Amino acid sequence: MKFTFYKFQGTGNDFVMIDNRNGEIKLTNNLIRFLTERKFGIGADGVILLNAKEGYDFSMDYFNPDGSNTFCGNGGRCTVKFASVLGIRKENYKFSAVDGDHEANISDNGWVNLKMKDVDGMKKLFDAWLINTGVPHYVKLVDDVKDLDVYDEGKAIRNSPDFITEGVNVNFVEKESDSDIYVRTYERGVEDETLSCGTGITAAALVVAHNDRGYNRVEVETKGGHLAVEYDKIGEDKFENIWLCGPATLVYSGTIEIPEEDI
Ligand SMILES: N[C@@H](CCC[C@H](N)C(=O)O)C(=O)O
Repeated sequence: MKFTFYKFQGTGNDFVMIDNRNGEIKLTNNLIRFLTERKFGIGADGVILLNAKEGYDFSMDYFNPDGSNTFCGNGGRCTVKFASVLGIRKENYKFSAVDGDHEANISDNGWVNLKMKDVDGMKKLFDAWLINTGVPHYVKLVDDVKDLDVYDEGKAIRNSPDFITEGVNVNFVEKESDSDIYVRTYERGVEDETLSCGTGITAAALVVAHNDRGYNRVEVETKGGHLAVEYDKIGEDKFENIWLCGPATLVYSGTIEIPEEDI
């Protein structure tokens, strides 16, 4: 099997992306493992197929390194940039993903702004919040996010009895001011900390907004760079018109040939 792939990153959350508008690529868990492994393969936090879909500019199919098929916020932003690199140029994009339909646009500075699904509530746990922004997130406010052992603490929460089966992405959030936060995320499916998680950043921003009210734009710092989340707050913990905004960049493209027995 021989195909061209593109490597993209959105604030350090990196993806192997494949133009599958002809529908010829069928991903197996072996192939996903090879594409995402950093030492034995190409290396990425996930794999994304850009597919053709009637009535949409494209559809997006995201896979974690363990083969699970979910939504991905930074992946969604990178897919919009990928579409523009492939010549699909729109002022307003409309695409479909596993969590529903999305709109997006590209700003003059190259940032990709992605409309996320509405959030219709969040659940308070003992010292954290549970919220779904396309995938499930656990959000905990902390004072020392830069010094935290995100791998060990995130892994322990993700594998605790409440989450072991479905999994959860674990976000640690420090408020730097009323409208600035720093977020670090342990991602299920990657089973490690990533440099940035778009749906996690969105979840964290809404939890901060939920607690403090007043702002409809939160600036977010991650290990991989800066993003912003905008939203309209409807009532106590419901949000509409949620936009995840940040850079998305093509790193390189290449062609690989994989022996059939390795797929
Ligand atoms: N990096 C992503 C989230 C990818 C999915 C996640 N690992 C899950 O399985 O829920 C993002 O940018 O949102």
